[in-house]
Amino acid sequence: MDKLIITGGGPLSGEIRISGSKNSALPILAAALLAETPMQVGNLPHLHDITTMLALLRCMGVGVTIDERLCVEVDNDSITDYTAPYELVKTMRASILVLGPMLARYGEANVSFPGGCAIGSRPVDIHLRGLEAMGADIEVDGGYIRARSKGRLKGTHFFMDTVTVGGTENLLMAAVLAEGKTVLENAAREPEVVDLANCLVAMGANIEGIGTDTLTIEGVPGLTGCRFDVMPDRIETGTYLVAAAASRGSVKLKDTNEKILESVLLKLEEAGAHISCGSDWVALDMKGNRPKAVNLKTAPYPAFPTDMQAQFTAMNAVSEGTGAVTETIFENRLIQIHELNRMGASIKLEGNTAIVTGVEKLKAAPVMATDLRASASLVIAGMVAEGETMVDRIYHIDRGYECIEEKLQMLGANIRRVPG
Ligand SMILES: CC(=O)N[C@H]1[C@@H](OP(=O)(O)OP(=O)(O)OC[C@H]2O[C@@H](n3ccc(=O)[nH]c3=O)[C@H](O)[C@@H]2O)O[C@H](CO)[C@@H](O)[C@@H]1O
Ligand SMILES: C=C(OP(=O)(O)O)C(=O)O
Repeated sequence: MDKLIITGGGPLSGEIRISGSKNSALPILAAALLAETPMQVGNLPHLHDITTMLALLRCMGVGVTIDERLCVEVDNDSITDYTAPYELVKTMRASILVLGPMLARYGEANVSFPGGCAIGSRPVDIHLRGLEAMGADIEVDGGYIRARSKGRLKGTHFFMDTVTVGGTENLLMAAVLAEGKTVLENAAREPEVVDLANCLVAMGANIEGIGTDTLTIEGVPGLTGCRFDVMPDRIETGTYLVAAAASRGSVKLKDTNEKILESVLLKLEEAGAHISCGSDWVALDMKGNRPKAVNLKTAPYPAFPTDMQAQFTAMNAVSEGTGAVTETIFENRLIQIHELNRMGASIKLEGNTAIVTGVEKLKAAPVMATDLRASASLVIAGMVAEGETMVDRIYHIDRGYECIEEKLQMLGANIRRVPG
């Protein structure tokens, strides 16, 4: 298993490019299953999760061609199998996103039940209830969700009792081909849901209320492929900004957009960062100062994203003062604090809140990555710790950060990958 070796050092500084969004690319690749003609998806990040989604499409018989600029052409003319097998789904929960499109287009889908993972139980009950409300027959058999529809799905009025990103995406992709009108209430408003909706509209879908919590979809009989470039990765952007803040540095991130990061930028300003932005860049400068610890609480967009919580916890660990970090989305997503404490952090857990009292310096230690964003927090901690930190099980980080060690090296970090 590969490991990252990080020697803590000075402030990060320099310029890097932000990649396309993982969490936007995954549903958009699934949406390609809805198109009657080939679809081209551009600005894809080079990540394990994208490779997994392409492998999933291929294993169903979908034609996938990748050009040298990582634009993928998806042609589902030759689809032979409506099954998303356990071997692929177990490595990436977002595989569940093929359920809605397959059922809507082909009237049949067999998707392995994704199950729980390190950050929580992550049920898919809302996805399934929404599809049932559209007339699908669903049974769980042998660990698989087996969904069938006689003819087209039917439009419905469906209230999601929890705000769910994946649930909204799955039901939206099913509704665009359903017969009649679907109203999805209490829908997720995350920028990645908006990106998917805009892509579906470009394919010929009829969706109103994009970016609000009520999506109204008038189903159409067919969709065509189009060329669509996925949005920049707001979590990758936020992660590098937090890494720079924790290290008292100054960075400029290109090919990204501050408009999708409002709650994160506000917290960074509260921590003492100077933020400046242009049409396609965001910069942060700590002017050499130590960050101040911030309080935060995760919640659905536009509030503070759960996917940025672990990185801020690492920053608070070396900040001035005490910050309370409350996780409200996933029940086990403060898992990284035990590893941070092994590096000399002072973090106490009170229910779903981590009380983080900043220390002047962390101390290097061998640590274990447990999930994607927890891994990012350990890398940030390693960069501001005294000595050499080894982060093990970094396959988690390769799910979501393109060329992380190269990008951090460009910002002056002392980080290298050792194959294991
Ligand atoms: C690939 C992708 O885009 N992943 C993101 C997506 O995950 P994902 O789409 O899996 O997360 P959800 O928004 O669905 O989960 C939000 C909450 O709803 C609950 N829930 C969800 C579905 C359901 O049927 N029943 C139910 O109870 C979950 O357990 C969780 O407590 O949104 C999360 C919340 O912003 C992010 O952390 C993930 O990075
Ligand atoms: C939790 C995440 O991803 P996934 O939903 O794919 O596990 C994430 O991107 O932080």
